[in-house]
Amino acid sequence: MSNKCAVCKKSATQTCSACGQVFYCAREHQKQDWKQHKKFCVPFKITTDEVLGRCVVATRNLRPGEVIMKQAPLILGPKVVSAPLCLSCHKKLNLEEKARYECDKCKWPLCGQECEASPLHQAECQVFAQAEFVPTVKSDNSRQPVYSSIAPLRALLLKRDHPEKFKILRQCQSHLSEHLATPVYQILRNNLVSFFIDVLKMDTDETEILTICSIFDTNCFDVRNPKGTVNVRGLYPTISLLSHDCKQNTRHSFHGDDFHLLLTATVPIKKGELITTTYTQTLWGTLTRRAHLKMSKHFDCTCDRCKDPTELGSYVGAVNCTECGDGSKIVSCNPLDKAADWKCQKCGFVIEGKEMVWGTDFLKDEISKLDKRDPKGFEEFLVKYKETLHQKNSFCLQVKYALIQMYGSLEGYRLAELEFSVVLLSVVVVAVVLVPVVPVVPVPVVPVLLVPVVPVLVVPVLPVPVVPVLPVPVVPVLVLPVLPVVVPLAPVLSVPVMPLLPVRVVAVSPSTKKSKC
Ligand SMILES: C[S@@+](CC[C@H](N)C(=O)[O-])C[C@H]1O[C@@H](n2cnc3c(N)ncnc32)[C@H](O)[C@@H]1O
Repeated sequence: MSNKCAVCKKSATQTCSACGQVFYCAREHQKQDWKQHKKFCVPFKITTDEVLGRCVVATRNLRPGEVIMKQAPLILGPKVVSAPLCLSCHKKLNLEEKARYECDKCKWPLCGQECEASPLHQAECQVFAQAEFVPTVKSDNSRQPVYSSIAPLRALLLKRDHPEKFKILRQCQSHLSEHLATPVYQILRNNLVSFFIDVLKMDTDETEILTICSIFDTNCFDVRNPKGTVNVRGLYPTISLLSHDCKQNTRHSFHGDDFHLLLTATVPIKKGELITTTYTQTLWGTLTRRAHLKMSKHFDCTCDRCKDPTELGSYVGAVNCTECGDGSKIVSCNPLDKAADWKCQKCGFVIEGKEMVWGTDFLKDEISKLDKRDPKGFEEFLVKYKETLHQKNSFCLQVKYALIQMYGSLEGYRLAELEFSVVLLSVVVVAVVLVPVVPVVPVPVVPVLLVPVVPVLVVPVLPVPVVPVLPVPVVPVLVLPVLPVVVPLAPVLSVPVMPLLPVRVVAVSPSTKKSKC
């Protein structure tokens, strides 16, 4: 940063208030420079950190709710395995219900003629057509590996048609060596490499193809639309440089037909502070989050939340001590070591680390096996574990989110179908108990939201919501029960709708050892 006026180069003390990066000696010179400067005027800068690699830092104080950046994807495309989708608009195709429309030239299923004619589809259509490759897309709407070639093909077409954009993609971190050690990459190596070189006759090689796949896996965002009709991945060059924090200070959302991403501050971010996102699920406990980050992004998270046995007072990963039986919590003695013992904060009752890991896997498995079309199993889970899993425990939260999605929308559980007494009894608030240790996001408070749901859903707020904003099917406001705190609607709705898929949890296996940590 220079302290010379950007226009006359004389000594300057005033800075551009929007980015804090450029100096001016007087307002006149700032005005004069604006046309040029506005192209680069952003409230952040990219820097490099020994541990994080490239990362993004605020260049001035940012207010909660302030849009930090807006960016269109460099590449958008299907996930490695994907349910049938239109290669042009990316909307899901229901091949079971609607007659299949295929592109006349490349034979990939699309929405219809309009999508077939869209410029987005032309380049890859030509490659497939020239190679006379006919895709086999099953009509059963299952997730299929046939889509795994599309996103890497788009990257290779970028190399051919927009080399400057491809250069940006190649600068992204890949973690290729770690990925190559996984079985998935052996499958990709066996299938994609010969497909691109021998079938599609692309000008590329094995390392380039696998590096591209690896860059996608390390940097892509899960891109969804609020209606739930799009579920793809996107590489956003600058936004992909955000580092991870389990108590991130931003949220993001996707907009428009081009799925541009809006990054918004959720808490005050001071000049010089890292701007962060989360690569995992905020409502998972530390054991699950750290394992997920290690497996998918190849680093050991050491953020403030991960280091704190109470997870900043939220106790999301903690379990009740059944020895004391009065709601005291068992927390990890060293959350950065999954082998470390867990200990009751009151009576010292200890559970070995390996048992907590086992318990976590057990509960994850139990939840993953529940029938997502029937709330009963989920309700029974809450009853079954009510002694061990406290209200704010990650697994309870996941199960309650699942129930929120079912009540009011499933056949037999629509609001009108529930008995009035049941509705009254189960009407509950999706509440956010603002955990005192974390700063509170002053989100505009919308009337408290009531949902016909199970017992109170108490969501500990680590001030930010996460990833894709999915619509929580919620019933309009009914009543306003007295709760400890206000419910900021926005964060609640943007909490990941715990997909009932990868959700697994902590179990508690009875170990009766008492010892010191
Ligand atoms: C999406 S990239 C972020 C940009 C990347 N740092 C770069 O230089 O291109 C994700 C990678 O950044 C690194 N990273 C991000 N957040 C981190 C954190 N909190 N601790 C350690 N490494 C982190 C990890 O290597 C991770 O796989």
